[in-house]
Amino acid sequence: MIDYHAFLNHLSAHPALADWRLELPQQIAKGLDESRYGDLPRWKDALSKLPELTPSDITLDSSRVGVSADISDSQRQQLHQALKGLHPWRKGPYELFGVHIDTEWRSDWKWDRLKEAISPLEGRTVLDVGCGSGYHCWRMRGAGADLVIGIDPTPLFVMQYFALQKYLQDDKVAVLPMGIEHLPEKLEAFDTTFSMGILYHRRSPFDHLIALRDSLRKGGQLVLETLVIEGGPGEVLVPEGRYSKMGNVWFIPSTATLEAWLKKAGFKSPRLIDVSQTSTDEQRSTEWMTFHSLAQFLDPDNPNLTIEGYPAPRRATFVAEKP
Ligand SMILES: Nc1ncnc2c1ncn2[C@@H]1O[C@H](C[S@+](CC[C@H]([NH3+])C(=O)[O-])CC(=O)[O-])[C@@H](O)[C@H]1O
Repeated sequence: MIDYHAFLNHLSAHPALADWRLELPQQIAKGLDESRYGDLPRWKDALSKLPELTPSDITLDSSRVGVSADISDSQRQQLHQALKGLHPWRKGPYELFGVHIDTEWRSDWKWDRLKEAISPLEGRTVLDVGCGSGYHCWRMRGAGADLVIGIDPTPLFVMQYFALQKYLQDDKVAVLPMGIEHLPEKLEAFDTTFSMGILYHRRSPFDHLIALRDSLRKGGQLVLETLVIEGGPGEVLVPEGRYSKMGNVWFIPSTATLEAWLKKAGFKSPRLIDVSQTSTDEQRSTEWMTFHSLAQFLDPDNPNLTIEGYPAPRRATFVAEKP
């Protein structure tokens, strides 16, 4: 397990985050409570089997998020096996001492689509809501962010972050085991807040947008990525049952609807920076995520439809500022 001590000290230096520091240790303990998550002992066991290795090179850019050093084949084998104990690996890819973690998602492609269009991250304090194992958090740090806080309530992804952090060793990147509903209200602390792949999972999209706005300082930037449909103002899909096999999908707006929602939630000048249909090259089963993936969630006769007959996943990214 990772000791958040050094990270917590960075919070003390940040006026808008200093108070949060006091309640965080308790929130972290609750988010990783073995009585709530029965698989935690197994994942902790996997973490404990990670070999002690010292990286000679750490990289956080488009070439890779990862580390290298001269290690023996048996050390590499031990590393490979311990990391496999944290299956399924969804967001990445990562490269640790020659072990290539080929995750379900090419999260680097999502980053490529937005990196030039957002306000430069140099020196910024950043929040990544629903960050998974933290792939984008490390890219944000690699792009110069001063402090990156990711939050995600799924303990396996936090365990994956622990495994990565053991070698990437950057106490200015923290993934915290909690959902956005546990973030202190009105922190008004972040220069940039990312919400990517979250809005459609929220039952109340306006509460989500307002919580994101309240996390930002005045003038701070929101980067919002979510599923959209083709269509005009006011159009929104609320799937009756599952959408692309996912059970917890609520609102899928058109980009025009989403722009109006952003304005109504108090953001100024929302700009659409990208729309892409997700391909089965970007989201697929791999050796590191052996369950079904997008190819099995689409209509076998028409890749433009989900298996339930809805328009296939298409994602839009907006940036907008808090006035
Ligand atoms: N209440 C919540 N609060 C915060 N996070 C949550 C909550 N509930 C679930 N999550 C987390 O939100 C993430 C959604 S994935 C996006 C990952 C990354 N952002 C990406 O853009 O690749 C969806 C996708 O695949 O696009 C998961 O890691 C959940 O555990």
